[in-house]
Amino acid sequence: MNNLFAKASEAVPKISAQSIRFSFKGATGHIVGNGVADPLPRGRSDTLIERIERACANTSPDTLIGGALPFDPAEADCLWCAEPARPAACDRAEAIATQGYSIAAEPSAEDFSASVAVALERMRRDNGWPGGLEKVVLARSLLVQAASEIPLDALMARLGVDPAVTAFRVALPCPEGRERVLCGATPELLASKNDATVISHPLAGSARRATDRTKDRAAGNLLLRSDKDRREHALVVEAIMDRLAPLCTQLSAPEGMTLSATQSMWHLGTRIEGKLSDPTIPSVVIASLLHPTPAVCGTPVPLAREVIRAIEQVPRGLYAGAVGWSDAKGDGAWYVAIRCAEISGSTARLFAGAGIVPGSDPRSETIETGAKFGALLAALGLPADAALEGLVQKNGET
Ligand SMILES: C=C(O[C@@H]1C=C(C(=O)O)C=C[C@H]1O)C(=O)O
Repeated sequence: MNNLFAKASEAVPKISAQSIRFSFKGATGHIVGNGVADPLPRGRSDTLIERIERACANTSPDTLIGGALPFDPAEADCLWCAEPARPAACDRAEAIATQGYSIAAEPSAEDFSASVAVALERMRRDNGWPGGLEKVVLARSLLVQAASEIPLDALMARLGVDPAVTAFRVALPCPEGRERVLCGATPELLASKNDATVISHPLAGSARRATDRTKDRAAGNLLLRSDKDRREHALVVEAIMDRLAPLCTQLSAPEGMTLSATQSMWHLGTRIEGKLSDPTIPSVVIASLLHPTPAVCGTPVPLAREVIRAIEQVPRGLYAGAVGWSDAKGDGAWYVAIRCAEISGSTARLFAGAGIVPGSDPRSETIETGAKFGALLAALGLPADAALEGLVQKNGET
């Protein structure tokens, strides 16, 4: 992946923050797309190839396509044609002053727990029926109101401190003239493409990390042995293998799942690698064919999407969609849009979800989502455990 990022950021001009259309900073490099143009005409995933071809017809060979695909492929995406730019040197993860903020849980932790119970009951009724609900990923949201404008450069720098994540920001259309971005720190690679090589690294199955080293290791080991989490994970790997197989001449995944860690969460992960039969297929198209995986939606996907629509109160929009970039050869990287927030001025809407399968416990899933907010809350300068209040003791014990 290193050469991918090097290719796209060679000898390019420096830019001002205002013109950043997208930025992705992770262990393998930093890609920035700069532009003043409008987004690609917005549309559903079934018009993606046509819109990209039309937009790229008169652009330079350096042009990047980048941005965000929504959770629901029937909704409009937000993609930009942009010129690659050298990242600004100012990358200090300086403190964010957050006095006088408010955080509203939408829904409340209790209501989220209750909706997990509803999903479990639905799975119990479906049990054994072909096509019945096997897994659904339910999300909750926090509405943060800060006292002053949220500084995006500082937030990006703070999110990027964790080497296990890709910090990202994507500019969103702002009809009322107010800057709007999707900003986060995703640990999950949906699909990268470099020539004929395609890689996906799904994560599913999670545990909150502990500050005490022994307890932390124990939490990781427990996750690795958890039957419920292994089932939750296997459904995701199976779906990605099924969707990549028709595109590939070779495709492989290791037998067992491995433990991945961000600074706040343990996850089960599997690295899938394949050789594409058509190496010209753009990475954004591969991403849209894989999305949504059961890591953010469920199994079977159409039924899980219906259940999500019926249960969740706050529309996901771009959360749990995909974010990334693609160059003129179609090479690029797309990530699952999680651990993120939609930010405008002094307001941020954060989202976090958890996979529910038979055997899930509503309270544990609520704690899991609470812990998943931690990285973004801390980067905003807020208490990382703000969404765990009343669910865990002050010392972090459940
Ligand atoms: C849905 C989210 O995360 C996804 C769900 C996971 C799980 O259920 O264990 C783990 C990683 C992600 O694929 C999220 O962070 O909001």
